[in-house]
Amino acid sequence: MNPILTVADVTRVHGTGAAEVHALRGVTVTASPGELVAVMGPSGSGKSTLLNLAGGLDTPTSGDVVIEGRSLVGLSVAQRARLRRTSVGYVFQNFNLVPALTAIENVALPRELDGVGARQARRDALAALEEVGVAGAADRFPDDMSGGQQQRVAIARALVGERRLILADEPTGALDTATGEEILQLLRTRCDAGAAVVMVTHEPRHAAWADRVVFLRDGLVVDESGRTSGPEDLLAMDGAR
Ligand SMILES: Nc1ncnc2c1ncn2[C@@H]1O[C@H](COP(=O)(O)OP(=O)(O)OP(=O)(O)O)[C@@H](O)[C@H]1O
Repeated sequence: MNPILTVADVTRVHGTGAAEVHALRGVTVTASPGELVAVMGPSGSGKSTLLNLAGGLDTPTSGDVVIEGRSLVGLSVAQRARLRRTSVGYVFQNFNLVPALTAIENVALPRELDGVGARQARRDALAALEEVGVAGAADRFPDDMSGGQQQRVAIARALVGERRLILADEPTGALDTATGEEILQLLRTRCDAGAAVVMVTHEPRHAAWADRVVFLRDGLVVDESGRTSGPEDLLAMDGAR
């Protein structure tokens, strides 16, 4: 099966001269339909840089990023933005919802930016809110929702439409343990429906939901394990941090 995401031998150098930082040094990562890939590693190992490159928010110094068969290298800024909107959903640790918009308006926004009419965008948004179990809060504003509800809305915004690549940067970081597990279950369900999810996490028990764990250190992939037999393996890996 062709991967939805291929990050191929990517390097990313930030800054120049004495301030040069090699955030990634020849990293290759793929995510195929149905796969949940966890990215772990110590602070500064390049996890966010990898996710930003995978989502076309940043461009590699060398190497290539291919999303659904289209190389991001060589695309114009506008073409990259369009591909991002149609194919990539991004879930942030701190939800990043627009406070002045209701839940349904937040989720409909990317559809409207895609040029979908307002009524269709609302229908799509409601379907996405139903999928993550918060349709009842559709007309509420973010400030009137719990953290777990806000993250569900943020996930609905990442899933809405045809997006098949979901990138999540510590999506459970601001949530309590039980709510975090529910969010993981949602991402897993979406994977099982054919999406690819790449998730940065510091939590071994969350990485235990993944099909594969990519472990970064100093901008290099130092370990890539298949499905783990249990959180114990990851706790052992975690000890290597
Ligand atoms: N815009 C930038 N300019 C200069 N250096 C940067 C920039 N972004 C990241 N870096 C550096 O690149 C390296 C990798 O950073 P990155 O944020 O990808 O790591 P991380 O694994 O996500 O860390 P954390 O877990 O703390 O978020 C770090 O040394 C960081 O200081």
